[in-house]
Amino acid sequence: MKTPAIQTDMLSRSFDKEKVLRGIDLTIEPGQVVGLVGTNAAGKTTLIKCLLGLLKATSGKCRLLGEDSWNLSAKAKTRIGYVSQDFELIPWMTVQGMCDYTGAFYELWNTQHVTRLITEWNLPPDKRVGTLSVGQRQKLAVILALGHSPELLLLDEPVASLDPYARRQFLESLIQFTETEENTVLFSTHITSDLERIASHVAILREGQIAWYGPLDTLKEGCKRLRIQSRKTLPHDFVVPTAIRYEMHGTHAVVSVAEMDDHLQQTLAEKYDANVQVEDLNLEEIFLEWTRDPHSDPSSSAEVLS
Ligand SMILES: Nc1ncnc2c1ncn2[C@@H]1O[C@H](COP(=O)(O)OP(=O)(O)OP(=O)(O)O)[C@@H](O)[C@H]1O
Repeated sequence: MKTPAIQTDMLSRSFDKEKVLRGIDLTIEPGQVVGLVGTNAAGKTTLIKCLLGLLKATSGKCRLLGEDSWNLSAKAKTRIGYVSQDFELIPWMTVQGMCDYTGAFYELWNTQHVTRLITEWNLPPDKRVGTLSVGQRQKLAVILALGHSPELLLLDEPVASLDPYARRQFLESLIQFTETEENTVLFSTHITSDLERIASHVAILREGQIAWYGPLDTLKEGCKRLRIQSRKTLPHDFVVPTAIRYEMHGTHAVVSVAEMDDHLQQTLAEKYDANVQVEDLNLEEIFLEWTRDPHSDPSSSAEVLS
């Protein structure tokens, strides 16, 4: 059996009284490209930092490439690439100088690949880092994370400042990176179209836990919205298997389910003497369903993911 690229067991992390992560169980196998989604302040950055050993877990365990995150060996660190939200670069160095300087720390620095990315991503090699735009700096941070040919990439909103063209280039680089079947990516994002293009798997972080983890296709196929119109008032203990969210209005209910099966529509229709309509959802709607209050006020249906 292969060693998981990422493995957590009841991982929790609090800041003072705020419990941000509340028992994260997550296993990511080598070769998976995992999109980590959740609302603002859900704990995505906190989780990534715990995985990297930049924050200590309050309790529970986390391992990267088979090693305890808090005691990663130098060898394991050379197999990992990371782009943080608040990456730090040396402002007085040039783009090329920054690449050469970073490369000097690694045995396996791929100068050819780095030079190619600098050219393809239109970065001015002789310009000082401190004078680059935010998007240019983000591109450079990604290049620096890829330069030592890591096996595991952790990216915290890597495309937030990139224009659509640069985002496309970045995603193409990521697709190339994952052509090697052993390479693994965990990236947090709010951009569902990017996720749709490259993710093999999705992890949904809600209320400090992984509410859903699995293949992107399974998520898209299974998640449906049911509109239930009964002839009688629906009972207080009205429960639908795998429901993510309920809106109750007397005889009428709107329920989103994670796993629609062939019999559910008929079972509900018979049990509640109801007409049950099944609606497909696009990926953005699926994330909205997962990240909104499970018993939310129907009037809030226009709220957005991030
Ligand atoms: N060093 C810290 N000290 C105190 N609170 C913190 C610290 N780091 C994070 N938090 C809190 O933990 C919560 C989760 O923050 P985190 O940055 O992990 O969220 P996120 O999901 O990455 O959000 P976003 O999508 O906005 O980037 C927030 O309420 C934040 O204020």
